[in-house]
Amino acid sequence: MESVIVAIDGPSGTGKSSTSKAVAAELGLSYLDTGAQYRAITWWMISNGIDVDDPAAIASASGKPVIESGTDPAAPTITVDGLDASGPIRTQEVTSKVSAVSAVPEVRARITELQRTIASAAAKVAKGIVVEGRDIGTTVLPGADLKIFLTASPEARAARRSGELKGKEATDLAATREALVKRDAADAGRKTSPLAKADDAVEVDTTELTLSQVIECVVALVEEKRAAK
Ligand SMILES: Nc1ncnc2c1ncn2[C@@H]1O[C@H](COP(=O)(O)OP(=O)(O)O)[C@@H](O)[C@H]1O
Ligand SMILES: Nc1ccn([C@@H]2O[C@H](COP(=O)(O)OP(=O)(O)O)[C@@H](O)[C@H]2O)c(=O)n1
Repeated sequence: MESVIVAIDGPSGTGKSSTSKAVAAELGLSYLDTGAQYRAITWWMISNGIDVDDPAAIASASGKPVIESGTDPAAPTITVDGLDASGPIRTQEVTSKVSAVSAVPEVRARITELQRTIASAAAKVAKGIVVEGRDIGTTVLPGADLKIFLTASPEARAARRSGELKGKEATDLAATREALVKRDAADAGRKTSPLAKADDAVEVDTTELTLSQVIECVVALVEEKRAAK
C-alpha cells in the first residue's frame, strides 16, 4: 500500500494533538507534533537567556539547538540537545512566548526543513504520517494527500484547555480564553506562513463534537483517500 501524508492544522485547543495521535495509532501511521518543535526552540531561547522580543537575537541563535522528534503516536518524544523537553515545553512561560519565537523567519525556515525531512522519511519507510500544526497544509507539506483544518469556538477551546491545566498551574477560564485568543491573533497575523486554512483543506468544526466523533471523521477521510490512490 502506498504511504499517505495527512496535514492537520488549526488554532489552539481544537483537538489537533489528540485527534492526530489517535488517527495515526489507529491507522499505523507516524505522528509529528510541530507545535512541540516550536515550543522546544522557545524553551532553548529562554534557557539560554535570549530575549524573545529581539527577533535579530533569535534569528542568529536559531541554528544552534539540536531538536529531535520521536514519531511513534503511542509515545511521541521531543529532545533539545539530547535533553527530554516534553515537560518544560508545556509551561505557561513557554506558551506565552512561543508565538514571538515562531514568527521569526529564520526559526520557521529551520523547523520547516526539519519537518519536511521527517515527513519524507516516514513516507519512504512507513505507511505515512500525520503532521499537525498551523501551516502544514499551506506551507510545510502543500502536496499532502489529505488536509484537515480543525476549528472550535473560543469558549469550547478555553474550557478544554483550562480542564487540562487544573491542578497544575492555577488559571481561570477567562484568563485562559484571553491568552488563547491573543496567541491565535499573533499566529494568524504574522508575516511568514501564518495560521491559515489551505484552500483544499476539509474544515471540521469540533465545537459540538466529541473527540471520538472527530477521530472517526478523520479516519474515514484518510481511508477514503487511501482507497482512491
Ligand atoms: N472534540 C473534543 N471535545 C472535547 N474535548 C476535546 C475535544 N478534542 C480535544 N479535546 C480535549 O481538549 C484538549 C485540547 O486538545 P488538543 O488535542 O491538545 O488540542 P490542540 O492540539 O489543537 O491544541 C485536550 O484535553 C483534549 O482531550
Ligand atoms: N506549524 C506550527 C505549529 C506551531 N506553531 C507555533 O507554536 C505554538 C504552539 O503550538 P501548539 O500546537 O503546541 O499549541 P497548542 O495548540 O497545543 O496550544 C503556536 O501557538 C504557534 O505559535 C507554529 O507557528 N507553526
